[in-house]
Amino acid sequence: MLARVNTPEDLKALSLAELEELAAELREFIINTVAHTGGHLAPNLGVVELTLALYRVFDFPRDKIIWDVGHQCYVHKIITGRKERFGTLRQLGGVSGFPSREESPYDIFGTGHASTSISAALGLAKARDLAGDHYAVVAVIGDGALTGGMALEALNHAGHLQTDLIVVLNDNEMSISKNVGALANYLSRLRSDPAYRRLQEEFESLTSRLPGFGPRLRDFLSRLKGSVKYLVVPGMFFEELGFTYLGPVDGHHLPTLLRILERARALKGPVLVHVVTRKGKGYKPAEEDPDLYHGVGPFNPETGELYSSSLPTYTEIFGRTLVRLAEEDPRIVAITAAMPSGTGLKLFAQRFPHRFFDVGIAEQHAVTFAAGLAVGGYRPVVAIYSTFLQRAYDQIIHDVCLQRLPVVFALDRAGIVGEDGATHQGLFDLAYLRSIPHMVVMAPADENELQHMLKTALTHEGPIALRYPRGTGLGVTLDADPRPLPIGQGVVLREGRDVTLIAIGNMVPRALKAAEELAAQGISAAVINARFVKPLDIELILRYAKRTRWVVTIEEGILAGGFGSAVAECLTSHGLGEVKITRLGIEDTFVEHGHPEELRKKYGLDVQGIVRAVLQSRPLLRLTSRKTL
Ligand SMILES: Cc1ncc(C[n+]2csc(CCOP(=O)(O)OP(=O)(O)O)c2C)c(N)n1
Ligand SMILES: CC(=O)[C@@H](O)[C@H](O)COP(=O)(O)O
Ligand SMILES: [Mg+2]
Repeated sequence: MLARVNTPEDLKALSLAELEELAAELREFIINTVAHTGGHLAPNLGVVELTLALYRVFDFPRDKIIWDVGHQCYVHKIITGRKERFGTLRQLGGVSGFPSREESPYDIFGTGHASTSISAALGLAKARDLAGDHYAVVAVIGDGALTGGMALEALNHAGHLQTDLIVVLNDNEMSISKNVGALANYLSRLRSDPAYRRLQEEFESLTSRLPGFGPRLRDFLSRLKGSVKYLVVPGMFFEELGFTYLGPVDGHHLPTLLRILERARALKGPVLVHVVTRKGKGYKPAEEDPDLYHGVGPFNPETGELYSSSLPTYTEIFGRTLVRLAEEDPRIVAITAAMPSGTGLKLFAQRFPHRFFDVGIAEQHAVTFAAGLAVGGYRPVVAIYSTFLQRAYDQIIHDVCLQRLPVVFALDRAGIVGEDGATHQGLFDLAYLRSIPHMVVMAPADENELQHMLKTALTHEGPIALRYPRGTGLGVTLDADPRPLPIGQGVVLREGRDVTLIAIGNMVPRALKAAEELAAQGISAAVINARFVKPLDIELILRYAKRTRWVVTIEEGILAGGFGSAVAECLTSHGLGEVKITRLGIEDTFVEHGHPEELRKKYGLDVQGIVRAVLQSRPLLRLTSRKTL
């Protein structure tokens, strides 16, 4: 069946039985592809029928669909002309794992960060109204993404505007881990409260026995104010916000889905369709452990066995060290915004359930919540991916740094993260954090330094951030005890006469290797592990700048305002503006998806790239003098 489907038009010609057959084939296709490429397996398996039903009822791309987070858009991509290229998913130059406007007119709005879909859909709906046009706008949002502040702000505004908008709530009781919060509890009651379900079923059955009149009665009652409505209308929360609530319905039963979506399409004003799905549907390992199979690397499709490295990840070292330090200090508390597994806090949650907080996909709240905990005498550690902390910029400035509160920011997935692509690269943190007064910013060169930096952070009386990369460390030996490092001090790893390579974080080992290769080419390079982006080790930098008269800074981050900029500022403000500086990092661009090492190569941040850049930027005078020597 899949062979017959290349565009949404092909789908419209299929019978219900054929659609069901197609759903099964799509699952197999996705499992086999993701087993090679890695990707978001469980979320996509959960929305196969929902996507087919949406495409059957609506006329995309004339109608518009926005996928929240966008990690569940694989079926959407496969049936909108990207089936043949789907094997390149998440690879450099291949199909993106998220909706992308550059890729297809069906991807009307790019996503990757959660909870944006309703705002964007509402904007689009309003643009339609202003232009006097008449297409449908649909936002598909998960129960996890619904915990994000933006989603709630948008519901509030949509209820006020009362324009035609369809929000499909894909409720699978899961964020990446189990979904949390009062709203999740409310959805759970809607789904499963037997008394409530019975009442709803009786009401549905009663009204459906009134031919022609039933649907009208249902709609009439749903518009009633007051207590009668509370008795018969489900989803009061959404109704009170100004939405017509439809559901909950089984998101794997195509006839029901088609019926409810047709009904939603016919209604005026904002409509919320509550669809209940199972994450990982149709693939046993993913159904049994949707958290593990939310996003995976390559795996064996027969068994579900994930191929993983034997080296511990930075995340694991962070998680283990935090537990260890928290054993000694009862003031330490940990906060995640819906990512206990990804940030390595699962261990902490098991060991200290009362000192652990999963706040939902609510990074802004997480930061200000941490500020409150700090004021109350605790030592909060907010563990958030670099890219997602961008959300909480004002909270970092206004609630934490301005008040000089001792909040520790553990920024995982800093630098190039790889296959998730532009929305997820952690390339801005050094630039956005270092400009904030009172903030200390550091990055470990390896996993051993990570444990010392965490200890440093928890000993510091003020805001402090450590950023570390995705994936495994170098496999270095860990010191027995984490110890505080002197704040603002770098370390010299190698002496040299011609040039000083000043590297930060995961670029340090690469700088060392580059120095070895440069030595073979007759260039004597000193190497400094800066450790701190803020405060900089000014004395050390000036000493080496005066000595070699040429410094090369190396960072896995955006150049504008980043670590190299900090060093350049340092040189000019200390009268060394004439010292040559070469800054290596990411130029003014968004880095696409691909394997991290391929991307490093492309952007000149692998060892060869560093060597090349040093050779190319070698000062002319030096070149001449070497030649004459
Ligand atoms: C701002 C932000 N924070 C965190 C994430 C990481 N993240 C991606 S998907 C996800 C869970 C989404 O749950 P839900 O919306 O219910 O979708 P499901 O995976 O269950 O289909 C999280 C936390 C993100 N993408 N954006
Ligand atoms: C969609 C999303 O934002 C997350 O699922 C993210 O892809 C997780 O990334 P990691 O695999 O690095 O935990
Ligand atoms: Mg969910």
